[in-house]
Amino acid sequence: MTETVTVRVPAKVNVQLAVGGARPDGFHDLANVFLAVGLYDEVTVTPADELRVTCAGPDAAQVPLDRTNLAARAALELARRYGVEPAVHLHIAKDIPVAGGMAGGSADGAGALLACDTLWGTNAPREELLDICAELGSDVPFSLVGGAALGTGRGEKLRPLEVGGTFHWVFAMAERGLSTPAVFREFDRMHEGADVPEPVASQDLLDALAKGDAGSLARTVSNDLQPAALSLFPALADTLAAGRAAGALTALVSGSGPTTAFLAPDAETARTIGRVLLASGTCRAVRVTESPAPGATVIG
Ligand SMILES: C[C@](O)(CO)[C@H](O)COP(=O)(O)OP(=O)(O)OC[C@H]1O[C@@H](n2ccc(N)nc2=O)[C@H](O)[C@@H]1O
Ligand SMILES: Nc1ncnc2c1ncn2[C@@H]1O[C@H](COP(=O)(O)OP(=O)(O)OP(=O)(O)O)[C@@H](O)[C@H]1O
Repeated sequence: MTETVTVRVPAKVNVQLAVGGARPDGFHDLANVFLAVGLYDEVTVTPADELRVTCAGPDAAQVPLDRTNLAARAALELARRYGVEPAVHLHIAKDIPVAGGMAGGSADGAGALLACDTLWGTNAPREELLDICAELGSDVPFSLVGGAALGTGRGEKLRPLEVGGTFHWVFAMAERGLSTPAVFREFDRMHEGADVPEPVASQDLLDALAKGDAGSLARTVSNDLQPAALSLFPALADTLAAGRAAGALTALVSGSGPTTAFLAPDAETARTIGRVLLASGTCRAVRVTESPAPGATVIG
């Protein structure tokens, strides 16, 4: 029997995040163009006496270790559906910033699900894994599939997208996190009384992705949550300006923030932007990486 399974799962950036008005259930319909990036968490699952979660990494102190952890919730839901005792130790090696708008918790949910499915030999069909992911959170299905995808509904209904090349990114981590529900609430406050149009994916942006053309992608990225994130965290404007001045083709808030994302024309410029951003004192840390990245993958 397999004794330990480790799954690697990527972070994401939203190259388009079009947000509709609030739905009766409190969620918002989206046209959400996800791109997986080469920043990863690893989830390791090992048989144990009872369900236990541990976490290591720079942001580990902010991660809940009880049954609210998305990794624990994923294991519990798979165990419930297949009548398995959820007696496992889930260890998260965390490299994705917490509450950073890069789907870190979602990555751990998708990773734990695939790891438990492999360890227990439940062999759940892909559709069922995606269904459990959607139950855990709007971003979780994308963490499982990776690559690039258009998310509609609340972001959980995915259509895979073609990506014709490698994009070079710099991510700047902020001094503190932002709560995703708080950013959506701020979006609602800022649009109170206004007619919010139906969210629609930009064909120009999908074409830029398909061509792998960074210049065209830079001209077409958009994030409807950015004004709300900036309203709650005004200092992010300084980080965006510092990255633009350092040579980024475009700068934007990643999802609900506060991580900021900078698209570079090549790997060398990306490293330069990273150094300049760090020296600017407008962020806590920087990471230079590429996209697309594969989805949740068993690595051991
Ligand atoms: C901002 C994004 O990261 C962009 O990919 C996602 O839309 C957020 O996805 P997530 O963190 O998985 O969010 P969920 O756990 O599903 O929802 C958390 C909260 O965010 C808000 N939320 C989320 C997704 C959505 N389409 N509309 C919303 O209004 C709701 O207040 C919800 O209670
Ligand atoms: N495995 C996990 N890792 C991190 N946070 C978790 C995890 N499970 C639950 N959480 C809770 O979720 C909150 C949001 O964390 P997360 O890192 O997923 O935010 P995020 O990356 O901004 O999410 P998204 O980009 O999907 O909106 C945390 O503050 C924490 O309380």
